[in-house]
Amino acid sequence: MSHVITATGLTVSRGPNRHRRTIIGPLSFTVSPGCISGVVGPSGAGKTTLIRAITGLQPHQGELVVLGRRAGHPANRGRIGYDPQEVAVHPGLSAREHCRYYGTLGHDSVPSREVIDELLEVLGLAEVAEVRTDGLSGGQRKRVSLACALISRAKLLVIDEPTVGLDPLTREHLWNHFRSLAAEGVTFLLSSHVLEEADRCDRVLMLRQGELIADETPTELRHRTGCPDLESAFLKLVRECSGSSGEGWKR
Ligand SMILES: Nc1ncnc2c1ncn2[C@@H]1O[C@H](COP(=O)(O)OP(=O)(O)OP(=O)(O)O)[C@@H](O)[C@H]1O
Repeated sequence: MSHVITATGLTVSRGPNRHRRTIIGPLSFTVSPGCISGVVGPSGAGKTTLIRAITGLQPHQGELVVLGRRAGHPANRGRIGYDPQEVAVHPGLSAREHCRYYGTLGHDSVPSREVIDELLEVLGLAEVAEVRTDGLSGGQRKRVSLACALISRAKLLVIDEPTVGLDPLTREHLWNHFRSLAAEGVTFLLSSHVLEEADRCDRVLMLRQGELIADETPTELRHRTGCPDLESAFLKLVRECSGSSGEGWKR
């Protein structure tokens, strides 16, 4: 089966003309259907820039093909579910109303009550399903934002920092949900600076200062670096690449 994402010489430059600088790239990689890929790296490495390019929100140079079309193609709009780092919810709507709205975009039918209930349960939002989001906590609002992407029935889900602020039980439920969607062929691209999270992914794309310094499974990465866990593996790679202390990695 063809790749869901193919990047060839992908580069993003930002800033006003005189101060324009390369933020990421050139990057070349592919993502297969049903794969859960983790984009990891220190703060400022370019994770958000990369996933915004894939969703079509970030202009780029080089080739970037997503779901068979160039990134940003209008036909991809209903085919990518995106949950940005910033919480994106409507203050006057409840979690259930968000699910009904976002679950219907690009489709002929509203998701069934059972499907919405199951997702709200997974996200620990069942008790507050009918409460307007302006009456929810910050963490609850972030989960409503995540629900909007997960209910979309999109072929590709791009999620920036999916489990920030989640308690361990909700995180476990969420990962089980990711796994069952992936088994149905949904492809995930998750950005994270939490390395335990990366260890759950099928594959890790590690960025440092806009460059890809690892593109392999967590097991391969541990094996290649000879490190027992991903945190020490990543720190070792960062040090090797920069000859520095690896500072800048945030947890
Ligand atoms: N609008 C902008 N103009 C110029 N440079 C920018 C702009 N937005 C971000 N950058 C720079 O691009 C680089 C990558 O930023 P990005 O947000 O992609 O990193 P990140 O890995 O997602 O970081 P974090 O983990 O802190 O969210 C940073 O050096 C940042 O300063």
